[in-house]
Amino acid sequence: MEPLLSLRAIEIASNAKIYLETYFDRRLTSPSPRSLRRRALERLIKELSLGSREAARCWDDWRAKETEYLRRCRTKLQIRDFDVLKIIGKGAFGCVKLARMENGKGDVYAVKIIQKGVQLKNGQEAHLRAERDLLVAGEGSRWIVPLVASFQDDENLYLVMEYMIGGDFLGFLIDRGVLSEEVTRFYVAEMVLCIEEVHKLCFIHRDVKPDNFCITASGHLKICDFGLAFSGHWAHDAAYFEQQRWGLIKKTQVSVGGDTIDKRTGNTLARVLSTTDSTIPHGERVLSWRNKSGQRRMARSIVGTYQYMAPEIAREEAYDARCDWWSLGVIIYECLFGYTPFHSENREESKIKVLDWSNYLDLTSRVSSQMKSLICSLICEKEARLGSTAYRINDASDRLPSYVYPNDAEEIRSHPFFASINWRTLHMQMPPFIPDGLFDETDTKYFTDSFNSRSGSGESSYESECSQIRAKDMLLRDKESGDEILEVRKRGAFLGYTYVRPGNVGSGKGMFLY
Ligand SMILES: Nc1ncnc2c1ncn2[C@@H]1O[C@H](COP(=O)(O)OP(=O)(O)OP(=O)(O)O)[C@@H](O)[C@H]1O
Repeated sequence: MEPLLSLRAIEIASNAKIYLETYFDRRLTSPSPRSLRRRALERLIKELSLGSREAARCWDDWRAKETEYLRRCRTKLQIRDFDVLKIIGKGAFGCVKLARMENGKGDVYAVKIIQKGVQLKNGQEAHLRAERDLLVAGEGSRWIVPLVASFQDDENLYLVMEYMIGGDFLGFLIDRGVLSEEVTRFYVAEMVLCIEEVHKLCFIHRDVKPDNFCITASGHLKICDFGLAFSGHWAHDAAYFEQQRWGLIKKTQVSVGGDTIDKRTGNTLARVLSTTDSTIPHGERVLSWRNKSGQRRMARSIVGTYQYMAPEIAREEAYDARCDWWSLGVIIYECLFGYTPFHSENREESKIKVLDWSNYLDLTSRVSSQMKSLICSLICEKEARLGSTAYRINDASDRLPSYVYPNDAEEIRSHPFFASINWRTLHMQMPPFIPDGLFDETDTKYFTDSFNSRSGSGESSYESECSQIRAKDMLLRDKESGDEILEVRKRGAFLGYTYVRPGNVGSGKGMFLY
């Protein structure tokens, strides 16, 4: 007699398949972090022209530190290792808590806690992986909020980040009301470098808004919240995960024949499939390279916040990383005027304004001509938007087109409004505001209850995407099997999520081992 496969077994099998595929893809397509570290030391030894004795000492030191690092990686980090001090942020994906490591003795971190059950029901698996992968890829970047570690337990995912004590840029804007052009220039220049860094890692951020720029202790900006970031990689595409599961179900159906499936519930594959087959989610629906119509590879799902959302996304057209530059234009406007150009009481009206942006963009108040020119060359249709030259050149060449070009920020950096900016040394310049009057490293004065009281840009069209996917995930919605499948998926969906930054997590001894 043919074995009966329960949905539970299929879920476990597809989790294993997803883990193996993503693990080997990473191993085969990119060098291991350890070999990158080895190469970095080789380069350093060469640059410093060290003699053989000194070089040998460096290698001994390196090996000892690698051993220590690997030991740390094996030590399972748990939320129990942290003393939670305060909630500092809440969003659609989770809440961010200030916590001290090693039960009150270690360093202070911002820990983002994401409930697996809620996010899996909302079909957010791909987004959560993209967020973690971008943070890991951004290791060592000056413009991306530093990830210290990621781990999980049965219920939650945890992202341990360095604590940005100055709060976020929305809090700063709320405090200041409007900014002068001079102050705006500094922050927008830093935002350009933040977004450029994300594009260099071949991701689109898709949720550029003031709340997603954090202010460091020295007053500089770092970009955070990659819950909607998208790289075009199949492992960040909701469709991949759904297809894995449905694919296995279909195969099982063929091999088992007939419609027997779940001994426990008596559910039949035929029944589950008949209600769902036509609704397998399309996820990001990225068009493949040079698809039939010759279009560039672009993302298509509706994500981001309407107030900051580019019209091509609102129109549900294919879009690319230029959507992040539109959002930057909206932030510039908000800095100068104290409100966003397409602000409205409700989402639908906001959307209407974005779609009809040329009639709603009001620049009649006094702003310099250079400022006006910058805003108008960001808040415009994507073909005319600053940054487009990189797309035009690549489209005209034989090279593969892409949804993101790492050098698309160059054109923005060359705008006359930024003529006085020294891009190379910006991170060392004195910012217009430096967090002050802080009691100690746990001070949250720049966060004080602000996340509860401000509506800010809080509205997120992410919800609209969620509900589309939610409606489609019939396996989890199925009354009889849903809860059990969810339990299995919570345990298995995020295999490989763990990360420990090479450094002294929690020991208070500094950032990097090397
Ligand atoms: N490393 C950090 N240090 C200090 N504060 C942080 C840090 N990371 C996030 N925050 C705060 O927490 C808030 C929410 O974090 P985040 O945006 O990552 O959550 P989210 O659930 O993805 O939110 P959203 O609904 O905007 O998508 C941020 O706006 C910021 O104020």
